[in-house]
Amino acid sequence: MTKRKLNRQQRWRIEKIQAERASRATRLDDKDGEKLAAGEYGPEQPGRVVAHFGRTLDVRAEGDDEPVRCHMRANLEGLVTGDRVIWRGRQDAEGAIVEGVVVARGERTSVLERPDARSQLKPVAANIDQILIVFAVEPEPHPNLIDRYLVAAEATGIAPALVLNKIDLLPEDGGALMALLHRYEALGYPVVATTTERENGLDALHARLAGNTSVFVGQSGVGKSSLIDRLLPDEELRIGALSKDSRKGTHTTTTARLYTLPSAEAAELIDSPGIREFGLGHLNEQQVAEGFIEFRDLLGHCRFRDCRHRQEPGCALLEALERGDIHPERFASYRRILDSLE
Ligand SMILES: Nc1nc2c(ncn2[C@@H]2O[C@H](COP(=O)(O)OP(=O)(O)OP(=O)(O)O)[C@@H](O)[C@H]2O)c(=O)[nH]1
Ligand SMILES: [Zn+2]
Repeated sequence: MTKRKLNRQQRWRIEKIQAERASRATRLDDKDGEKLAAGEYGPEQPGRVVAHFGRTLDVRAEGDDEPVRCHMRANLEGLVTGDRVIWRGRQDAEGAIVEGVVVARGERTSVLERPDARSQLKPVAANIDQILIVFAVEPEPHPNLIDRYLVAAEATGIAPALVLNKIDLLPEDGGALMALLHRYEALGYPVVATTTERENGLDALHARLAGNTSVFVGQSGVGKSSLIDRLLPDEELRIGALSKDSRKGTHTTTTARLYTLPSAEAAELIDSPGIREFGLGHLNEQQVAEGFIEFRDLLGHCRFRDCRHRQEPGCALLEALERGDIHPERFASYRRILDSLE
């Protein structure tokens, strides 16, 4: 008896809370609607999300430096750093844009996802053109680490490129790591060699960043922070990437942020601790195989349709390996990645 009563009370309370929430959301949206109709907001204009904090966003107008704190209309969801949006700014008495409202999201060319606390994939950044996989002379890369990053990058559909950092520590002839870099170049990947220890050590990197929105990923200690420090030398550039209101926020160190580089032409960088740790996630066998670009033309050409490329006769991959068209180390990497999934 008591139990049923409690349940009814609980149910009623939940319904009441939900009704209140819904009405608050529509009220907010109505208020927006009123303001929009009353012309308090300026005209619609394109912009890009440079940081996101739940339903609050920092949006930068095209060609403008100072981002504006915006909220989204209730019908919008899941906007992330890097998203292209349509927004409207509201001016204060002096004519400065003090806040804004995002009214629409543009098409995404790509989206980077990460598992959240409940292992659900959630978008963390959008419209990234390239994933720069950083490795270094020191710490020496684990043999198949680069391949793991490449497979993970390929699965996102975002183009990967390799950055070999700390080349000041290489032997005169470039050594094994330079040879490794050239092997990836021969596969078709863009590669760059860098050092933060020399004056022109980042020239090739600047060229690679130009015209693109990039992210850096890679193992701890390879020099990602050092590279970004050099690319964004001015403290102002980093702080200025947030709106005045957001700078006071508590989530400012964890959210993904979009930076515009001062030196390279139209070069942008999205960075966050979560993105730097970007890993293999949950890929299946198919995705791993497709993550090896030299396998792609061969997949589907094995004698057996369900070939697992282990010791099956007529396996197109094993034959290519035999011919020397697939490098044995890459094939070994492929196997090791598969084993690590199981
Ligand atoms: N010799 C040499 N050392 C470098 C170079 N770039 C970075 N370092 C050093 O490498 C160490 C690690 O650099 P970080 O920039 O902290 O590396 P990270 O990848 O950001 O590491 P996490 O923050 O742990 O992910 C630091 O002591 C840097 O000074 C380089 O080009 N040459
Ligand atoms: Zn096969």
